[in-house]
Amino acid sequence: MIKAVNVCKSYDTGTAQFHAAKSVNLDLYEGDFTVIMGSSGSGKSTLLYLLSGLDTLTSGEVYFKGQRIDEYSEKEITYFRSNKIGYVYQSIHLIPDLTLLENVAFPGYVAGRSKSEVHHQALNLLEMVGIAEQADRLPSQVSGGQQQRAAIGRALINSPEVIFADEPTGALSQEQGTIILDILTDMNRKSQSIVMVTHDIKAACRADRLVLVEDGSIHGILELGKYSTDQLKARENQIFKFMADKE
Ligand SMILES: Nc1ncnc2c1ncn2[C@@H]1O[C@H](COP(=O)(O)OP(=O)(O)OP(=O)(O)O)[C@@H](O)[C@H]1O
Repeated sequence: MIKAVNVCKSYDTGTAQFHAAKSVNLDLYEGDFTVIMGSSGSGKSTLLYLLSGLDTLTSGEVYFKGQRIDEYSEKEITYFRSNKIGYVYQSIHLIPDLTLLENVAFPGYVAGRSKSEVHHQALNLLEMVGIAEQADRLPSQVSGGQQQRAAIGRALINSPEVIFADEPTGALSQEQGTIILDILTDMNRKSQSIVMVTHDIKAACRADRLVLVEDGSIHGILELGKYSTDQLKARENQIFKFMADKE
C-alpha cells in the first residue's frame, strides 16, 4: 500500500547535515496494523511524516498504491491529506471553541461534503468511539482520553484508507491509553490500515508487523500476526527478545 524507496531526510543544523532518515526502504501492507518503534530521537516521527506525505523528502520516493506522492502538486497533496489519510497526534489539537461533534465533522465540511451526511457520520463515529453522550461538550469539558477518542473520530470522518498515529497514547493514563489501543485494534479488525509510532511495548503488542527504527535506519522487522488479548504477555516477551537481539 505504501512503499518507501531510498528515502532520506536531512536537516541543516548550521555546522553540518543531520540525517534523520537514511536510505529507508520499506513496504507497508493494506489491512495491517504497522507499528514503528525505536528509541527517542531514532527517527520514528520523521519516518511517519515522510510516509504520510506530511513532510518533504530530501531524496528518494514514496508511493501510495503505486502513485508517487512525493511528486504530487500542492493541490494533489492537499486532496491526498484530507481524503486518503487520517492523522492522530499525541497532542490532540481539537478546536477549543467547537463541540466534540463539530470537531469530528469539521474535516468532512472542509472536504465539501453534504452537511447532513457528515453530521450523521460524525454521530456514528462518536458512537463507535464511545463518547456519543459527550457530543455537545467542548474539548475542555471532557477528559484527555475522551478528547483523543474524538480525535480518532475526526481522523476517520472522510473514510481514509490509512490512519497514521503518532504516539496516540503518549499523553494518556494507562487506562485511557488501553481504551484508545482497543479502539484502534477494533478498527483494524474491520480492515482499517493503521501505522502507529510508539515507544511503549504494550502499545507495540497491537502490531501485525513491527518496524524497528534506529539512528534513521530500519533496524529490523518483526512479523507478529493479528493480536488477541490473551497474547499480550507472550507478545511483550517476543518484542523484548527481538529488540535485545538487535542491540
Ligand atoms: N527540524 C529539525 N531540525 C533538525 N533536527 C531535527 C528536526 N526535526 C527532527 N530532528 C532530529 O531528527 C531526529 C529524529 O527525530 P524524530 O522526531 O523523528 O525522532 P523520534 O524517534 O520520533 O523521537 P521521539 O520518540 O523523542 O519523539 C532527532 O535527533 C531530532 O532531533
